[in-house]
Amino acid sequence: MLDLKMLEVLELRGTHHWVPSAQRLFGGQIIGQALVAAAKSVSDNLYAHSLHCYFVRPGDPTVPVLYQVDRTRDGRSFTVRSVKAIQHGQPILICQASFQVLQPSPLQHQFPMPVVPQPEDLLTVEELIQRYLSQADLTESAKQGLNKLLANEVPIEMKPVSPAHFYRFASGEPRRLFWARARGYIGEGNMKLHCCVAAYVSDYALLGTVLLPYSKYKARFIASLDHAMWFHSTFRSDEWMLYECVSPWAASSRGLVEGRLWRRDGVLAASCSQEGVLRVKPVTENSKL
Ligand SMILES: CC(C)(COP(=O)(O)OP(=O)(O)OC[C@H]1O[C@@H](n2cnc3c(N)ncnc32)[C@H](O)[C@@H]1OP(=O)(O)O)[C@@H](O)C(=O)NCCC(=O)NCCSC(=O)CCCC(=O)O
Repeated sequence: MLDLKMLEVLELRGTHHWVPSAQRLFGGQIIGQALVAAAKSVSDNLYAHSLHCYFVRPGDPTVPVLYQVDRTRDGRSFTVRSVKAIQHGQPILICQASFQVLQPSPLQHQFPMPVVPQPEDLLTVEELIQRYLSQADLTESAKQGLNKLLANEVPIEMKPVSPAHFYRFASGEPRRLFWARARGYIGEGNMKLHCCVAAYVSDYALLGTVLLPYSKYKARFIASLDHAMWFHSTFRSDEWMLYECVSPWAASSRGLVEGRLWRRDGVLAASCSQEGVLRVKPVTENSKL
């Protein structure tokens, strides 16, 4: 999914594998591929430490995306790349990514990881949906919604910490916790690839956190406007990581979300922030799916 075809040294092409039901490209795919394009233009001793992106147009799933990389600066410690993701001759995403050589320091701190059940003690999204589907009192539209979710072959495996909250069965605080990992085996590989996969994963289920206090409303239009991410530590994106998503603010048809990806040994691996546009309508049926 993140394997881009190199057309020129600074021009790469990405294709799509999983497309959300909204029929616009998944933001995480575009960010992940933009980071791959940037990373291919820096030397192996440099590690991605941050990226800042704006989603300026919806991605069209019927054509590939062209990534154009600009070598903004090659410094002694830090190297910056600007990437434009282009479709139909126009940018759909603009992204700056910064890389650093390893520079250890005695300044080291982080928040503690939230205390939650281990992934082995929780059910996957697919197992949960199967369980809900076996309930006798399910409405036809709820069944359809669940089957649609089941058919949604997202390349991320997830285990929600509080499933009822995750699926918005009732209003709750705008905070979501779930274990996530890329499907399949990636291996030790290089850290650049794990950062690109984490960038992909980080956009999934993040913006929906804004909706958690509002079970009486459902999304009519939801799209991420920007996404920033910081990589703090080495990690394996194909091993379980705890994703903590919190929304500190929403108003003016926009919502802000902050995400933290924790290694299961408690090390903070990455943080991200995203603002999105959310236009809602009241839920009219019994089903909230
Ligand atoms: C953000 C926008 C839409 C902004 O463009 P814009 O021309 O300013 O668009 P817009 O005016 O906001 O229209 C969008 C839509 O909102 C409607 N609208 C606009 N104003 C109102 C209103 N007052 N009341 C009710 N509806 C309103 C418009 O009619 C548009 O609806 P439509 O698309 O026509 O059905 C654009 O820049 C864009 O599409 N950027 C790309 C965003 C993107 O694709 N992000 C990545 C994918 S989203 C993602 O990956 C997160 C997943 C979320 C999740 O499911 O968890």
